[in-house]
Amino acid sequence: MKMIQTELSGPLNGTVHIPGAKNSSLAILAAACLADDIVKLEGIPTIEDVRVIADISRDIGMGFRQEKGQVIIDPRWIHSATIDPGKASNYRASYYFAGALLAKFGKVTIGFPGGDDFHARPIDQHMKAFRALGAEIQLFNDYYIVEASVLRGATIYFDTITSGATINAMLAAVRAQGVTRLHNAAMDPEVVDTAAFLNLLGARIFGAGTDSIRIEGVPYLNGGAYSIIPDRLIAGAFLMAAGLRGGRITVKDVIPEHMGTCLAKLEEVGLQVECGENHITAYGTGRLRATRVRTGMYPGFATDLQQPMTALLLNAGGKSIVTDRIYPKRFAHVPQLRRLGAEIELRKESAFITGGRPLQGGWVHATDVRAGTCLIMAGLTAEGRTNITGIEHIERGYEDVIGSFKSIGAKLSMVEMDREEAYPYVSKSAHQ
Ligand SMILES: CC(=O)N[C@H]1[C@@H](OP(=O)(O)OP(=O)(O)OC[C@H]2O[C@@H](n3ccc(=O)[nH]c3=O)[C@H](O)[C@@H]2O)O[C@H](CO)[C@@H](O)[C@@H]1O
Ligand SMILES: C=C(OP(=O)(O)O)C(=O)O
Repeated sequence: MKMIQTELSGPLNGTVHIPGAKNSSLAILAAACLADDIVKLEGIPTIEDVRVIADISRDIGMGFRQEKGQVIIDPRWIHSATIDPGKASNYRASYYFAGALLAKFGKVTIGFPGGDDFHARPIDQHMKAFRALGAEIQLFNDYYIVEASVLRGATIYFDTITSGATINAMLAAVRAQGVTRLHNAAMDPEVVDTAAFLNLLGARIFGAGTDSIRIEGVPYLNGGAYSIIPDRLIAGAFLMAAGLRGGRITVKDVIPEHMGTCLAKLEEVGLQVECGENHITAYGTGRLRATRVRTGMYPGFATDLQQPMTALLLNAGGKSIVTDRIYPKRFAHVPQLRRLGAEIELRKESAFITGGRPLQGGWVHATDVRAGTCLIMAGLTAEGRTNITGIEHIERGYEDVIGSFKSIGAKLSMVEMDREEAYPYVSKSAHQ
């Protein structure tokens, strides 16, 4: 059984290259189905979710090849619009195959999405968009069928701001007859990235990045070459790591404009931040101020950054509050942090942190990708050794988590442990 072992580390210093964004890559790889010719993608990270997509691609007859840092997709020979339920539920963004294959073939059979478990992650807004475009949906135990003899443009008002449903509606509408208008749309960089990719292929999407998107349907899409935007969430977590012990970290190959709210919060807690064209440096003295964080959809403070931010705030003397209204139950990392001696209380959708308490190494379990980042960061500030299980969640989002943290001086390694030897600790940590 694999786990990550961390040890108390000094200030973290150095430069980290940031790979392409997971959440853009997963959308754009599915969007590539829509093309009628070969697509070449640069910047796709080598992560577990992408391996699942490669597997799904093989099943449906979509060429998927990695060559010289590019992923080359050949959608010309797709022969099936049925996605195995087990594979669909291996990751969250499998729902994008529903929108893309529906648009291309008029029918898709697909399992329900998996991904990080925050208790409730509904897909009703995806369904609402498909229905508005003329599709019928049948729900079964572990899969659903979306079908339309013809997709027609429609005006859709989302009931809540959702990046997933905004992207999925774009995918379904891009080849529909007539014009689709999406209101209350998500404005995330990953939405803009997906629209830019589709437009490069010949789609006509206007307004991505605002809350109203207009899509004029086109009959076919060309192939093309595209480069994925950098992962603002990985970049944010590494910048936070600079504050753990008063270090200095540069993230390179990033788009600073995507990170405004995160950078403002880092300055608020006492880090210095300097931005260049495509890099950002954060450094600190080791003294941090407590603060209040509320997550929001872009350009708000990302829910995916609240867990690493919590690890940072454990080092800020005084009381901090982290509130997540996007996913009010996204706090599975909190009981784990308590196992290391952190003083945190959970009330409704908020974590109340009393910072500055010394942490002690122990056994903890990562329940999702960002909880994993948070536990690594906490482990690096804990006396002694911390063993982190649940590595499969971390590997869904990080291509080389050990190498990246090591390159900034963190003491950590991936170790194999006998399941029997680890079991008493693992079962305890996973259920507290
Ligand atoms: C693969 C991917 O890109 N994952 C990201 C995506 O997830 P995901 O696409 O699942 O998240 P959404 O942006 O759709 O969710 C935003 C909010 O809308 C709600 N909602 C969403 C869809 C729906 O049909 N009905 C509904 O009520 C959700 O419960 C949540 O409260 O955005 C999340 C919020 O930024 C991030 O944490 C995830 O990393
Ligand atoms: C929640 C996340 O991923 P997913 O939506 O793929 O589960 C994440 O990346 O933090």
